[in-house]
Amino acid sequence: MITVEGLTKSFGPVRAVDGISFELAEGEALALIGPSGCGKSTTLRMINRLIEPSAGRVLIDGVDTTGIPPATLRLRMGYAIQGIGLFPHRTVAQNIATVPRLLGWPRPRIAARVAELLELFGLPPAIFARKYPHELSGGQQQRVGVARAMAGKPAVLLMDEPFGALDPITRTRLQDEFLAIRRRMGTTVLLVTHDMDEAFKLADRLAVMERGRIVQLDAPESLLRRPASAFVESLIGSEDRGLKLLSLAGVTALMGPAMDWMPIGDGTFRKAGANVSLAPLSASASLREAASRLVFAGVDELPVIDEGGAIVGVIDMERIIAFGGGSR
Ligand SMILES: Nc1ncnc2c1ncn2[C@@H]1O[C@H](COP(=O)(O)OP(=O)(O)OP(=O)(O)O)[C@@H](O)[C@H]1O
Repeated sequence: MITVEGLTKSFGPVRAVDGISFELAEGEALALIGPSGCGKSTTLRMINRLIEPSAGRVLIDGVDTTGIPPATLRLRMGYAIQGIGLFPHRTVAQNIATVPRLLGWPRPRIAARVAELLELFGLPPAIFARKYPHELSGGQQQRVGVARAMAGKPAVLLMDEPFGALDPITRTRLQDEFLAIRRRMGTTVLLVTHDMDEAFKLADRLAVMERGRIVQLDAPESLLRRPASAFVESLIGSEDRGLKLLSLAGVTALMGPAMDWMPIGDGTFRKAGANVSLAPLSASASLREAASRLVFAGVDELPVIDEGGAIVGVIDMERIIAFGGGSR
């Protein structure tokens, strides 16, 4: 567990971070989100002591990090930043092995860890382990940067806009991969991002910052349903708030029993009495995808199927609209 207590940083007359406190539970992902200059990066850098705080403290599992030498501390905290400087004259494998080597892991354990991470990030070791950073695409370099930050099994992974400078498709793919890896490894993450959608997707809770302070710290759904101020509301984006809410929940949480849908045999399904057959929704779809499909198909109900193709329920507009109920 990471505990941040009253963390403050002044640069001359500017109070960049003003008494921030929060707790990060083991395995949790928290996003710091807010406009440019609100103090996100400074907060992150005080946690691994790239910047010394003016006041306040950080504890790892109850131990004050002030007593730990910064270099030792940084070995326990992975750090991934946008456009991360990979070591240009070291191979991908050597880059990823940096922290495990400094931690003195035995060679076979390092090799196994490097291979594991390369596989997880979709970079087959046989092809990528010996490549140099300049031989990689931007997206591959970002993957290696995040893999390197995770290599030493850090107590917390600090990420500052790690998927920032990527095209939207690569960015989405990397976010999906990262989410799956994080869930599998149980990594504790503190993420800085400008991008509300990224924060909603990757984090369990969001800390909204305004002028050096946290103005709301909540789970995505609470933030969307009950923004604490007009500032938070504007940051969320009031016009597509309902759609963001729908993207947080899966269809299986809301679907009803499939009474009268029949498979046609070509992968589509037909409702009794209807004359059109429709492609089903996957059980992994979000309510947002469900709403989009319903609108696009011009129908008010669609069947939901599991991975094996069997019907597990139906989703309809009425249920989707009810999910938004209670929000204003
Ligand atoms: N080394 C420094 N010297 C003086 N002022 C600084 C320094 N670093 C940051 N600041 C100021 O502190 C404030 C917070 O900066 P910080 O980089 O933490 O913001 P941020 O929320 O991460 O912004 P961005 O999203 O643009 O990266 C800003 O007003 C910035 O100008």
